[in-house]
Amino acid sequence: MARAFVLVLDSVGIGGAPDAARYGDAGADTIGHIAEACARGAADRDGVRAGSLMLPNLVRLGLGEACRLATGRVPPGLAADAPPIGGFGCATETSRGKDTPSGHWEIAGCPVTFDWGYFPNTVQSFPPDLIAALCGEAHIPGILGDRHASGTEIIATLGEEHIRSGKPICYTSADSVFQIAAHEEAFGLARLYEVCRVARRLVDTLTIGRVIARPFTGTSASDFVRTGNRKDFAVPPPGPTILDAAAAADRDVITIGKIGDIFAHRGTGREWPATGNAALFDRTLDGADALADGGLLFANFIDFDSLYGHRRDVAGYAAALEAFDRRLPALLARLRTDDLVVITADHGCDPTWPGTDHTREQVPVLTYGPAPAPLGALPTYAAIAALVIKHIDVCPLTDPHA
Ligand SMILES: O=P(O)(O)O[C@H]1O[C@H](CO)[C@@H](O)[C@H]1O
Ligand SMILES: [Mn+2]
Ligand SMILES: [Mn+2]
Repeated sequence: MARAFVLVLDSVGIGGAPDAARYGDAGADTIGHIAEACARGAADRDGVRAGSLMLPNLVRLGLGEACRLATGRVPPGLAADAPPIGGFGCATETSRGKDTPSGHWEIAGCPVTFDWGYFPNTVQSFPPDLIAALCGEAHIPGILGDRHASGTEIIATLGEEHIRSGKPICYTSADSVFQIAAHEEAFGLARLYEVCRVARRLVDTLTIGRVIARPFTGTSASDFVRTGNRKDFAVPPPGPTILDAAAAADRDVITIGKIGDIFAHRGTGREWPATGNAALFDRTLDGADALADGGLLFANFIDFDSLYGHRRDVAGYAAALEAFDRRLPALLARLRTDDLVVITADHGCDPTWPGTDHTREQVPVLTYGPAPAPLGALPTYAAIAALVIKHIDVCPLTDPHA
């Protein structure tokens, strides 16, 4: 029986979203701008990478042509010298919100049709009564932060005061998130998760998508570093997904990395966490060996977004793309005859764009499998769910609560 693999390269957008202006992102193009920076020698890093963006395996699957479909041009270095061996297309997000859950849920067949709650980008972002309730119920002496921020910058600024005072650092972004940073040893990881659980309950009425635990270690501003113990407390998708469909059909499901958290652990089967793209790829290869016939593997590669996109690190982002590309042949070599691989993304995070937030973009949809068919410009990410449902031959989605 046929198997399906969905690989989400977190934030690897290709520009050209028709509604980008509504998000302040008209012209944002994650892959396009990285490729341009590489081509003009502006993304060289000693001992890491240099020159044009080299993604021969993704290009062979049709990445350059997917970019052409989204924006009308092939980014420098991504032109193919032969017709792509994969099906390729681009997809437009219909969900309201350029965040990770919205993107993943739409890929999985469940677009977000309601408006998320957001915290304003003001001097104090959080409602005072929310913070009062959090302090009272989670037994914390107060909070630091209370603003929009980059997660790495705010722990450098407030980390030492956090250790002295015992007050966790709470911050948000253009996404529907309430993030809590705390020192793993000084504050304690279990305690941080507990504070997040209280926060999760309190922000439910505000329609906030995720509470995110952001543990870090280190002794001072110069060496604070976030750890792999990040944990997302998400609300479940509002309707059925391909994970629910596969679970209902009793299929083997393996979810790699953040997928379990993103889907609030519903239908997520065997959850295999890993820290860093290299380890995530290792687990994906393990999954290619372990996934039963008729099964679904769903993986998220977070580093593109978290380590490079939000950090506006163009050279780092380019190097991460090239590292992923180098490993792709190992996955393709492990596939069985009927397997389908879909490589896509959940939103953009253009590292050349102002600010540190995601960018509204189209995403690539690259397929590799038995009969690759050109996909064209897909009007919704949910077209990917339809491909998967058809390929592994499970019943169309049904309400998991019915
Ligand atoms: O700056 P950091 O902490 O990485 O935060 C980023 O991570 C959040 C979740 O993906 C986004 O909303 C963005 O704010
Ligand atoms: Mn994401
Ligand atoms: Mn992100």
